[in-house]
Amino acid sequence: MEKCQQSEAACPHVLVLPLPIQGHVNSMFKLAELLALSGFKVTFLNSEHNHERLVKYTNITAHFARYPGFEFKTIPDGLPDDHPRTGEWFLEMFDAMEMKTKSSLIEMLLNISPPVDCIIGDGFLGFALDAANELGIPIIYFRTSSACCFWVYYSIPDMIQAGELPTREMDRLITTVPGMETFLRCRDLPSFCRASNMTDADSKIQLIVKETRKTPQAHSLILNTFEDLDGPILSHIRTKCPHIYAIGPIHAQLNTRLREKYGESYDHFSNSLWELDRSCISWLDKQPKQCVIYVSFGSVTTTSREQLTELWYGLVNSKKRFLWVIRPNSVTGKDGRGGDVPVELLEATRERGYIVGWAPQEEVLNHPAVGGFLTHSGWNSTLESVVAGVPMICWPYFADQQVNSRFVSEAWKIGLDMKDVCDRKVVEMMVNDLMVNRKEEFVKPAAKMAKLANESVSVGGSSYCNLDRLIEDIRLMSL
Ligand SMILES: O=c1ccn([C@@H]2O[C@H](COP(=O)(O)OP(=O)(O)O[C@H]3OC[C@@H](O)[C@H](O)[C@H]3O)[C@@H](O)[C@H]2O)c(=O)[nH]1
Repeated sequence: MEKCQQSEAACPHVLVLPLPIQGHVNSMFKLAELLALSGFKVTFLNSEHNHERLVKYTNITAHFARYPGFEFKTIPDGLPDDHPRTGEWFLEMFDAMEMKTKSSLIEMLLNISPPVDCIIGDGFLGFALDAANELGIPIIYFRTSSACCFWVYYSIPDMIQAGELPTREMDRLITTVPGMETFLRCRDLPSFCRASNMTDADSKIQLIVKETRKTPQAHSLILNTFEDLDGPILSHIRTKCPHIYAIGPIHAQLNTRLREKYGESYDHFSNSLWELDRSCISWLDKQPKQCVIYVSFGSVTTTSREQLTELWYGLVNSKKRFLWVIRPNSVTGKDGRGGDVPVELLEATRERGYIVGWAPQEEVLNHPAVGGFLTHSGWNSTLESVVAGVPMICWPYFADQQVNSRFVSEAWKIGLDMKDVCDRKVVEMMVNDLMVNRKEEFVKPAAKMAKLANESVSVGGSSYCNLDRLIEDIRLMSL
């Protein structure tokens, strides 16, 4: 990666603006560090709420101090400090940010020194595009969730026009999303498209379609994927957004570039908004190879007590070892916890399970003891599992996750889709299918896709070259 040799002042200045939720902040931080590694001056706009947590739970200040010109600034996310920020809260935040954050962003851009040459904005934050256009600053969109879901969101007006929305028969095939006609069913559409949600879905769908259809107005689009995984979908997206940088899997790309710069011994920035519990790594160290199923549903998903109990019985009855992340405040019900857990579950968990509030997930997925991943199919988790070669059982919660889980099982064939089911018998069966009975069926394609993923971010790989192209194009914007 060619480093900016000019004086700091002459190096391009990029402002990075994520939607302030974990899944989006994760990949935005990795991109910001990649730009800093190439000598760019980077200003990272954190929400006040997130910055406070990152300072509390991570080495954010020390880690980014190594990059001259890397600066953090904070903006309000528009929500009251005591807002729970769990479940489908981020839609509320959209409106709040639209109202409150745009003005602070414009003010910041007018007064910042040196001036910003390029903005990298979350593809859901249309107000950043408006601000950039008002000030004549080029803006590149970064959609941090999946390319396949971006294309489904983009096709929603066509589905409505064709009378395919609202959805009724959940297993009917959708015909108006090019490239998915043979396998995308109504139930695989983002949760907002479900008839059961149609009352308040209109506003959600309108908001998502409005933001998505704005994308061609941006200079270009960054996607966290790679050609070997999403080639066909990327070709469809290029018909609407010709300038795409597919630079993913971004966490693996960053590892490559950090290794190039610092050799094997480089430290990671965990960017966790929750306190990490690393004791699960020492527990994994004591487990046999590929014998543990890792269970985690990301930073937004909530489960009811009934669902928690069904999942727990399924895991216990599978007789497999399990490492389970139960995030604080992620269980709905009067006490926010699972209530009284049956003794047999506690005993079995003591015997072959381990539960934490937040885990170093990338490390867990690359641990030799882990042989499977029961996931909510958030895009970062999906890509982390792809790079680690770990087959998945998908239990999507909302947004892009319904689409992602269909691609995992039908397009990439590296896992099972447990969509819309939460039954201990099904959990038990699927865990045993993934870890034993049908293991070979998934391990081989998962290993092959992991190899392709790692090749794409190695020297000469498609994502490696796309990142170099992105960096060169931003440099040209600063001239
Ligand atoms: O214990 C944990 C659990 C999760 N994580 C990390 O948190 C991140 C979670 O991001 P995901 O994208 O998987 O899921 P989230 O639900 O948090 O993200 C959100 O934004 C991205 C979208 O694709 C998701 O659908 C949306 O929900 C991952 O990078 C994962 O490694 C931990 O570090 N520790």
